[in-house]
Amino acid sequence: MVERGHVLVTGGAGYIGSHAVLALRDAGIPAVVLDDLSTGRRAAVPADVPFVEGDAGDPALLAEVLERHPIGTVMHFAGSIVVPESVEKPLAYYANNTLASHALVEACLRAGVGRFVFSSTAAVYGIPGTLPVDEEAPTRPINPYGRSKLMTEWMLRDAAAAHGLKVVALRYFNVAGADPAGRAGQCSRAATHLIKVACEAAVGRRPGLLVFGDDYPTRDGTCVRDYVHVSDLADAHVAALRHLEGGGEGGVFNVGYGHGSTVREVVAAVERAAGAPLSVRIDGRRAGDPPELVAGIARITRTFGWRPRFDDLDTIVATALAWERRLLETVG
Ligand SMILES: NC(=O)c1ccc[n+]([C@@H]2O[C@H](COP(=O)([O-])OP(=O)(O)OC[C@H]3O[C@@H](n4cnc5c(N)ncnc54)[C@H](O)[C@@H]3O)[C@@H](O)[C@H]2O)c1
Ligand SMILES: O=c1ccn([C@@H]2O[C@H](COP(=O)(O)OP(=O)(O)O[C@H]3O[C@H](CO)[C@H](O)[C@H](O)[C@H]3O)[C@@H](O)[C@H]2O)c(=O)[nH]1
Repeated sequence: MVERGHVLVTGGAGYIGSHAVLALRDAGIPAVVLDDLSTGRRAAVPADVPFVEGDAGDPALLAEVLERHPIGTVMHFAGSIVVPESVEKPLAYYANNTLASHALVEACLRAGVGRFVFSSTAAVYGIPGTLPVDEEAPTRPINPYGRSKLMTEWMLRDAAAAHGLKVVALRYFNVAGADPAGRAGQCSRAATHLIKVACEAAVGRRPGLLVFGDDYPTRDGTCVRDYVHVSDLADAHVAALRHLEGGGEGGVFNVGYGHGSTVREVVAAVERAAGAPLSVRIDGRRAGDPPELVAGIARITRTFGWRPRFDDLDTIVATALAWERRLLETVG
């Protein structure tokens, strides 16, 4: 029997997927990337990692890839991720996040792929009633993006129960930062994520920054988020893989640090890292923003023994800013 030790990384040319590919590579685990380059970049995938350009929801292509490579695990990052866009084009989000995942799960079952690690999101919780929010909290997503991801979680849970697929769904909180060695980072063209936007402002790529609301019931009036370094998140995927390979049970796991920072604290950290003030304007609240979102992380630390290496806002921001400067030099 062929040893199925390879990992198929869908969306491996994107921001988080490319960091996961590096984490796998650093751990000596062979990976294959499948990405349609809709938002990803070919250059984000190391030259020695096999790359297939195509749709992660294409049954014929999936059958071919799973036949050609001894894949034992799929890490499924491919998807559409912009919340306001999901409100405008819900069907596109259900197609790319839910239907494509259905095709991928079917292909896995057909090919005998035993393990599946899914990129889920804190957006499945909607506006949580208690903080920190743990995995048992009610899931009440408030936008099509969150619902498209939650539907996939449910589909995977049912496939696990019926067909024995071993599934870990990781619910990421606010992902930020870049590979500390400068090998990867976030390249999104029209970025909306706070730390990315603030770093773009710090290098002069945009004139300044809007703060969406300063009248929330938080310590300084701005929203609190649990920012998690992308390399710690990538490590969580390797930890999930090891857990499943070792015969561990699947399930749903939050990935964050268990504490949060306000928008003002993020701005101050970027100003510290840049050594110059940012041009900041207070704007109105952005629709759908929960005042505070902080992960309960007892389950992931206990079950996987996952220990973050970069749990520090200044470190997250410093790596994000270094990447932004690098982008400015190389891409212009
Ligand atoms: N960035 C965040 O803060 C965040 C938070 C929670 C969850 N997530 C989830 O993490 C995953 C990765 O997000 P990201 O921030 O790296 O986004 P990204 O846009 O950088 O990466 C997504 C990648 O998937 C590819 N892709 C999209 N649809 C595809 C398809 N049908 N077939 C093949 N490739 C396809 C894109 O080209 C891109 O390379 C997503 O599933 C997202 O929902 C992200
Ligand atoms: O220019 C900006 C951008 C953001 N913010 C504020 O900064 C905080 C963080 O906003 P992000 O857009 O960076 O992230 P979100 O918390 O909105 O959402 C992200 O994290 C969620 C889970 O926590 C989901 O996973 C979602 O997909 C992902 O985009 C929010 O209070 C937002 O209002 C600003 O003030 N100005």
